Amino acid sequence: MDNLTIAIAKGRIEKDIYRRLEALNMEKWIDRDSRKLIFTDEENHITYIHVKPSDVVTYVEKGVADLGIVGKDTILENENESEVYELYDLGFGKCKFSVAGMKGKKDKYLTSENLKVATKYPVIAKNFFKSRGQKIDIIKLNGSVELGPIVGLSDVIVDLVETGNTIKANGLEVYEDLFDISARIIANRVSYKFNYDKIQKIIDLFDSTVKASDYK
Ligand SMILES: Nc1ncnc2c1ncn2[C@@H]1O[C@H](COP(=O)(O)OP(=O)(O)OP(=O)(O)O)[C@@H](O)[C@H]1O
Ligand SMILES: O=P(O)(O)OC[C@H]1O[C@H](OP(=O)(O)OP(=O)(O)O)[C@H](O)[C@@H]1O
Repeated sequence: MDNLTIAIAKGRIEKDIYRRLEALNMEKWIDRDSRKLIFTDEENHITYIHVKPSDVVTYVEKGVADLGIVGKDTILENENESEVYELYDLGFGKCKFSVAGMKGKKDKYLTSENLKVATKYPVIAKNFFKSRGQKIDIIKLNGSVELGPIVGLSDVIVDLVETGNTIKANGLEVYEDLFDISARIIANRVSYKFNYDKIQKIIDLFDSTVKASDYK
C-alpha cells in the first residue's frame, strides 16, 4: 500500500500536533530528538515530513505531500492558497489577526490616508485594507513587528495576537480585530480525489482525539 505523506509545520503548532498523535499512539513513529526531517508510520502507512510553516502549502500544492498541517494565517498568506483544499479545523494554535498601534492614537488610524502598515503578512494586510477602500503602504517585516509604531517605522501593525501580552508590553493597543486563526488540515486536490477514503480516515482519527478529550 502506498503511504500518504503529511507535511507538518515545524514550530509553534508542532507540540499540539504531537499531542494529538500521542493520543492516537501514532507519535511513536516520530523521533522528536532527532534532526531527521522524514519519518514513516509503518502501521498506518503515513510518511511525515517536517517543513517550515510557510513551505507547507508549497509541498501540498506540488503534490509532494498529500496533506499538510499548518496555521490558517500561513494558508491565507500563500499565493497558491486556492490550489489546495482546506479540509479540517484542528482547533488548536488559536489566535487572531488584529490591527494595532500606539495606545491613544486610534483616531489617526481611522482617518489617515496612506497609512504605513508593518506586517509579516503583506497579502492579508493588503486584502483587508483593500476591502475597506483604504490606501496603505506596506512595510514587510519578518518578526518583532510591534516595534514598528514605537520607533516610527509604521503607523500601525497587522499581526497575530494570542494573549495580548506582546501588544501590552510594548505600549500598543488593538484597534480592530480582523478574523480568527487556528491550525488546519489541507489537501492536494488530485490526491484528495484519488485517496479520498485514506484521507477521510486520517481526518476521522484526528477528529476522534477531539471527541475523546478536551484538546479543543
Ligand atoms: N501568538 C502566536 N503568534 C504567532 N503564531 C501563533 C500564535 N499562536 C498560535 N500561532 C500559530 O503558530 C504559527 C506560527 O508558528 P511559528 O511562530 O513557529 O512560525 P513562523 O513564525 O511562521 O515561522 P518562522 O519564524 O520559522 O518563519 C502560526 O501560523 C499560527 O497558526
Ligand atoms: O499575543 P501574544 O500571546 O503576545 O502573541 C503574539 C505575538 O506572538 C507572535 O510573535 P512570535 O513570538 O512568533 O515572534 P516574532 O516577533 O518573531 O514573529 C506574534 O507575531 C506576536 O508578536
